[in-house]
Amino acid sequence: MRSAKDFFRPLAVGAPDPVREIPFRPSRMIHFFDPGNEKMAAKVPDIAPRVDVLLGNLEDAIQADRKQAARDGLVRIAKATDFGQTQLWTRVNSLDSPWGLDDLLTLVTEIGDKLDVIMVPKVEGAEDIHYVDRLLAQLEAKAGLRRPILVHALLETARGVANVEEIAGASPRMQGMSLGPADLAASRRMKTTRVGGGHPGYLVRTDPVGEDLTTGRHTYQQDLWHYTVARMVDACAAHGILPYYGPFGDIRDTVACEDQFRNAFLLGCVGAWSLHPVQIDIARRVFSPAPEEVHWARKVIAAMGDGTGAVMIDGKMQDDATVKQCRVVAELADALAARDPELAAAYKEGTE
Ligand SMILES: CC(C)(COP(=O)(O)OP(=O)(O)OC[C@H]1O[C@@H](n2cnc3c(N)ncnc32)[C@H](O)[C@@H]1OP(=O)(O)O)[C@@H](O)C(=O)NCCC(=O)NCCSC(=O)C[C@H](O)C(=O)O
Ligand SMILES: [Mg+2]
Repeated sequence: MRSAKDFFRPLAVGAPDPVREIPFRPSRMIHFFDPGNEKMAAKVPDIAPRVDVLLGNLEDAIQADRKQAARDGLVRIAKATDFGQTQLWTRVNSLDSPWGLDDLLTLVTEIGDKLDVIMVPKVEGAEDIHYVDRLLAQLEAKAGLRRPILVHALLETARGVANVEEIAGASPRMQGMSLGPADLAASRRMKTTRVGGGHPGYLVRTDPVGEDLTTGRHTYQQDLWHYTVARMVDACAAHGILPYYGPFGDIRDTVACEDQFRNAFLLGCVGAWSLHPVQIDIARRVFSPAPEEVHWARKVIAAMGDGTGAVMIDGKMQDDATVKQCRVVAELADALAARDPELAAAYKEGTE
């Protein structure tokens, strides 16, 4: 473990200084695409302005014999595209794979100036982040980069969950974390066969009435991911980095996707992945606070003055703790309004 004094020193001569605070940039949807797939690549100019983050995926979902094409495609697309305010991320292959090292070597030296964040899959502990941290510093120095590339860890192994706090604080590069429910389910030997979402068998049942165990008993499906998302959110908040729900694999089921995303939003996540264009607007809707909530938050903030004491608004008690929650909503709304003119108008309405 580096000493606190060394934590913000560059890890290679000539590498840029690490950031001291992770900048909050809207990242409601991290849109995955396969850069080696010509049809998807052709959609990049249309999709880029509609998403907060565009992610060129090189890992799972890319066939082994298409890895090189995906990597080359990402280099080509990044060089040819002006992404405007949209962030460009990539998910590299895992550190134990035959491709992970070449992904990092190629991408940082070829398009490091365009890459905001590198997502590292299957992170098991701080040692994985330390490895990437040093390597990135060396490559940034070699490429003459002026700002550090940030790192996003995928929480998708049982050991990764056990070490989630140390991963979150492993490097000043740590930008955030996403839940990878499919790999995590396999790693935990869960008996599901899905990518995120619930399961009809994971439920609680109301008590029996009298001796009859079979009739009149309601069941309620439970959230398989609540525990992990909550742990991840706490670890991220404690270390000043951003938590995200990951993928929802049932593309057709836009309703359950929205529910899963909303649970994550309410628990503290700032975004989720979109795997298909149909999920982009779901994430935008869910991870942008509703205008009524923003108006309410501003009303509470205004009524609370210096933020201390207690007041009643519409029959509800407000105090120091509610005003802090309201500031979270209002600050998120301000950040999103700066990026999204439609939201800016919706958040303004009713306040004049
Ligand atoms: C899931 C898909 C394979 C579905 O693709 P397809 O069958 O082509 O769907 P459609 O026919 O409905 O597509 C309509 C058109 O839209 C284009 N398309 C589809 N997806 C995308 C996209 N993500 N970005 C841009 N464009 C897209 C299609 O090409 C069609 O175009 P056209 O024919 O010209 O009209 C596909 O959506 C897909 O591959 N999505 C990404 C999957 C992915 O990245 N998976 C990995 C992330 S999840 C994961 O890794 C698990 C995680 O790590 C964990 O452990 O939990
Ligand atoms: Mg995975």
